[in-house]
Amino acid sequence: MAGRKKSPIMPAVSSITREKGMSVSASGYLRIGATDVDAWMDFGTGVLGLMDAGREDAAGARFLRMDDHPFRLMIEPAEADGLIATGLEFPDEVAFLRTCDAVAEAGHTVAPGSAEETARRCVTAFATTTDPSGNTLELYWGRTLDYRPLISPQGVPGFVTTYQQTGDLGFGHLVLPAADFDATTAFYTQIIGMGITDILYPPGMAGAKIHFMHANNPRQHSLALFNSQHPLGVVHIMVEVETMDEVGRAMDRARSAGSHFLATLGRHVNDNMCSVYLLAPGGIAVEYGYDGLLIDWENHVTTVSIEGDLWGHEYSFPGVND
Ligand SMILES: Cc1ccc(O)c(O)c1CC[C@@H]1C(=O)CC[C@]2(C)C(=O)CC[C@@H]12
Ligand SMILES: [Fe+2]
Repeated sequence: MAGRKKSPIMPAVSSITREKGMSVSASGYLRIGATDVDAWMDFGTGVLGLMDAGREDAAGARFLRMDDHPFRLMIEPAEADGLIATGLEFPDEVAFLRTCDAVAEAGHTVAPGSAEETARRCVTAFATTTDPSGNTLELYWGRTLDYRPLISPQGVPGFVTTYQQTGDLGFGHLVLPAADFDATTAFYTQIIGMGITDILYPPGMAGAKIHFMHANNPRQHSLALFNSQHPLGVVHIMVEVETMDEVGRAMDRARSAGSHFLATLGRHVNDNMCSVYLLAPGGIAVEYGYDGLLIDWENHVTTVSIEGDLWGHEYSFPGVND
């Protein structure tokens, strides 16, 4: 690359690109603010079937497990409902430190986490930053795992968070609002080390655009950007189960609990996910899916779609068309 003329479309960020072993491994955890933590926990355990880690910290936060990570969702008491932060996992200390340097070099504030906050997340180190659209990120490495067996209160046999026994696929995926779309895309691709898997122009939504991005794991997308703002700080989050029956059972539990179905059952064109969308207490949309595509990035070619679904996923927004 030395001496090459600066490309007008590639931002000049030198330190890190998608160098192997240096990029983000997965979307590891989410911090969710809740005006009613108990209601969120009831939804998380009773409808989604996640395991209550049985820990409540000094700030009143509760923790939901999906696998051997100490938590995948941290539910914290808050004045307003919405996403507080996304935890992005790095493979090791070198990748973590180099990424922190690159983020700082690009002019973003990087605040190292205190010892207390680090312990709270069960990580070795983390640093907080924001992307160009204002989404809060926590970059971390070195998680302390929880070896107690995962026992879903709803008998969900497991959540899809690993591949080949050991590889981390992260908690699932999330779609972040990105009003400053181009700068935010550059931030994740050039600094954090994600790759664009595919691009969607959703039908019937003039000007709308979504970038689906992958981390260094085979999940089709770990994080996507939607070129719009969102009052909850997140467009939706997704958790994945191992069989279609587990999606069906969650739908039954959602109906019994009176949860709002934001979209009917459907299958996406890009990640092949067969899923339904529910609204959690406080309004965050949760996609509950099965059959997500895993990809070998070696030979991947970015595609562009003007359809989001093979079938289904009929949306009904509460108070709008419902
Ligand atoms: C299109 C698509 C593919 C794979 C996914 O995992 C997935 O969630 C989606 C839908 C993304 C997107 C959304 O999250 C909010 C509402 C959106 C913008 C629509 O109204 C169409 C596409 C939807
Ligand atoms: Fe999704």
